[in-house]
Amino acid sequence: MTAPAVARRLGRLSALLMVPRTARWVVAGFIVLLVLQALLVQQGLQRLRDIGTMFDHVARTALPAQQHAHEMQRAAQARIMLLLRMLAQPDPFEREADAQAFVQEGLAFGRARDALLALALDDATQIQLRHIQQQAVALSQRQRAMSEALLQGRDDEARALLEQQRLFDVQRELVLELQALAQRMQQQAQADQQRALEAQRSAERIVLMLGASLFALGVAIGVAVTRLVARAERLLLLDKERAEAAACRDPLTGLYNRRGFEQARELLLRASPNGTPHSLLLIDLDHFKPVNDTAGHDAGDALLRRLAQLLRDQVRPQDIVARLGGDEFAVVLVGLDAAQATQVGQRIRDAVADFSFEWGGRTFRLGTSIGVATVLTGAAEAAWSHAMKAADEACYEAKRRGRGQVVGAADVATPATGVQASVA
Ligand SMILES: Nc1nc2c(ncn2[C@@H]2O[C@H](COP(=O)(O)OP(=O)(O)OP(=O)(O)O)[C@@H](O)[C@H]2O)c(=O)[nH]1
Repeated sequence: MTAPAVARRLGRLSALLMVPRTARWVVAGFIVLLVLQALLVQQGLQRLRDIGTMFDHVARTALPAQQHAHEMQRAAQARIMLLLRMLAQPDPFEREADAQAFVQEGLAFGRARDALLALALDDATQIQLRHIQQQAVALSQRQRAMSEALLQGRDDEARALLEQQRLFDVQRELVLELQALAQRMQQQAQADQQRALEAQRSAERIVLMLGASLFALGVAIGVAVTRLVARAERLLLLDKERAEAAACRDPLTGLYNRRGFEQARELLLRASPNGTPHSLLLIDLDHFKPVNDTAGHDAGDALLRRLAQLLRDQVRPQDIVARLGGDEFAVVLVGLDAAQATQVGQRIRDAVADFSFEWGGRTFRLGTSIGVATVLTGAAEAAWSHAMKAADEACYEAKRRGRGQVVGAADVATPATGVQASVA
């Protein structure tokens, strides 16, 4: 399967697994990384093999060919020198020794030639070598005749052979040709070496480039993954915070619900210095039900929203306002004692009484019954639930007294420890 086909399949797989788009890019990046790595290994191995072959050729063919050509040249020169020496010295023993050396050099020439022929040479070299071989055979026959004459003391005949057969000229031509061969072999060896070195440099460049690309891609993928994870974490955190915030809010009015109210007042009590008074107002609407019954539930909802806003407007930003359920609200007046809280309660009651709600061409007016209790921070935890209970009972008492009242906990029962009474 080709690399793009693999990428397509993985892309489809990640889509099936609901992997986000960025993650799909990361997966694709990893695939490219793997493909590049495979390419790097394949290219590296291929280049190494090529370089090995080239150096092998230099070692097995080019350099030995050069050596053999030199050896042939040397042996050919040595043979003519030996003949000249034989001619120059009359001592038969010395001549005998030189004759033997002459034969040995002939053998050395033949060995070097055979070794050269055994190598894998190109066509031009083989043609050149064959030509040299023909020249060498012709020359060798004449040289052997001259050597025979000298060994038998027929020096004049030997001299005549030397001159008539142009042994020196033929010899020079052969040596020149052998020099050309040796030079050619040397150039080939150098060219082969050069090619091998260039291949090595090119392999280094490719490996470096691919390595750098791999590194850059790896870094890019690393950064993408890190960002992806960080983003996912941020979103999760945000979701969690939103869910927690939503769990603490009343969806209709946006005020705290009972849970949010409990959390907020807990925080408040923990943050306040001991002995600070905080007051609780429990507010229940009077005659809310008829709004629902006559104008409908939507009207009731709208009215609850408007009254929630009215409550917020009546208190300070630091005060805690909540809808505990139905038409029941609670307010914690931060730092206010019972007397001050009672005043705020009365202000709220009056504001609600003054408020008129228009719906479907009809006007509604409502009242409120409010119970007040006060808690001192540092009191036992149970003091808070006592205060809640006391405010609830006070609110009930307000209803009982005919509604539209603000009633303090002291008017209802003896307050528990830490709960201060308030007077309406
Ligand atoms: N529109 C609307 N009505 C609600 C919601 N929650 C509760 N209610 C209604 O609020 C009314 C509360 O009942 P009550 O407190 O007995 O009604 P009330 O007329 O105020 O009675 P009193 O408090 O005795 O004056 C009920 O009719 C509930 O159906 C709400 O979210 N939306």
